[in-house]
Amino acid sequence: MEDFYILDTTLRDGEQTPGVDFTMEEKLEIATMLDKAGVGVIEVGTPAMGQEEIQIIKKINDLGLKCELITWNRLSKSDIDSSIKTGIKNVHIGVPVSDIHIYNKLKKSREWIIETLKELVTYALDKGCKVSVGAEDASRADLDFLIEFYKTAESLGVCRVRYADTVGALDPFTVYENIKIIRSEINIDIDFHGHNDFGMATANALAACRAGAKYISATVNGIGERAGNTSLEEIVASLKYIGKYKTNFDMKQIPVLSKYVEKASGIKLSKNKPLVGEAVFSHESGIHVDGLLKDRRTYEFIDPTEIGRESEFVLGKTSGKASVKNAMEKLGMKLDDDKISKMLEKVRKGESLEKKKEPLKKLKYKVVGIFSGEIKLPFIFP
Ligand SMILES: CC(=O)SCCNC(=O)CCNC(=O)[C@H](O)C(C)(C)COP(=O)(O)OP(=O)(O)OC[C@H]1O[C@@H](n2cnc3c(N)ncnc32)[C@H](O)[C@@H]1OP(=O)(O)O
Ligand SMILES: O=C(O)CCC(=O)C(=O)O
Repeated sequence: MEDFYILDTTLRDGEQTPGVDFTMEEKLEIATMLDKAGVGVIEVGTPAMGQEEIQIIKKINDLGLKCELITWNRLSKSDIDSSIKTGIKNVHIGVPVSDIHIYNKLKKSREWIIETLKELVTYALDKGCKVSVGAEDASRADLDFLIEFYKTAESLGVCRVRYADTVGALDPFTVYENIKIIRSEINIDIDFHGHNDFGMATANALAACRAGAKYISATVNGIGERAGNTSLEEIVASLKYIGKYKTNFDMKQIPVLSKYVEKASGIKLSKNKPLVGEAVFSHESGIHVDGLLKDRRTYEFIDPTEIGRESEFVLGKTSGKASVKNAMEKLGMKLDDDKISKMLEKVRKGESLEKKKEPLKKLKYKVVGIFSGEIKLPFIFP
């Protein structure tokens, strides 16, 4: 039993990112990689979109993955019928619950929501489906109504409910308070589905877990509507390393998953994207490199190899002598203090090490790249 499960929605909410359009091969590959990494559930898509989507979902189902697969549906019989055509009898029904959505988007009432929920959940259960229910825009819904909604869903026999912060309107304190209240009112599993509009999707998901949510919706690299969803790699790593939660998720799969989705989605990662950005385990400043050489934990909270990454040193404007000395030693050169200081001056001016590129390669050091006079060396601890 794990402390939490990832409900990955890269193929559903991730694909709702404007401009993202995964091919069938990419979807099959992403689903396979997610399963290998150890997610609990994959939300595979929205069958109501039509035949092509249904065919792709069928193929994902045919992969025979270990994890649970669910389809996304509106509060609509025809959506559920489309889902059943995929062969996956595990339907998620998304239901708007805030007054803005109920009255202005659906042009319905709270009473209609409760009655239609009863009708639709019963319809899906009667067709032999396992059912989970989502509360869309839960973060802006009236809390008493939301609880009535969840209690109704529970009494109907759904396996899990989702709390969706659809427009990323919450902070971690409110998420904690709300999920705690809901947790005390119902007994089925809660899935927290966060959006990153204010940069708090990961923190919000962490707070939801602390308050008792067992499932966390996430997407690889955090792709999704607007500023995206909770990013899978950030939440799984922060729950494991900061929260000390138990998980069987294979952290070493993170870089390969991230790179694959970066390419398939066409959404470029920034260099400093937590955990997966190119530069997040690079160190240049003198004090940091000196500290790292003495004890890696001074400036690295986790050992990057745990998540399939490597640290590296960069020589540049903010380097210090310890860093230059270490670099030269890696090149097999023992220099005295005076020479190291002179070399540091050159490094700071960005002129010295260009000529070392070839010897470094010969020494089989990974020359990661040379730009504006800097040279990156492999990070080898003494
Ligand atoms: C927060 C979220 O991520 S919600 C999920 C969003 N996902 C998607 O939109 C998936 C891709 N969507 C689609 O392919 C299409 O929108 C479809 C197939 C679902 C529907 O297409 P269309 O029939 O052309 O409807 P359209 O997209 O114009 O409008 C959506 C309709 O669904 C209704 N609707 C929206 N959410 C729900 C819901 N959860 N339950 C029931 N009805 C809903 C809207 O009120 C609107 O109905 P109306 O036409 O009677 O006003
Ligand atoms: O499943 C649901 O109800 C919520 C769907 C969603 O993606 C969201 O609200 O952001």
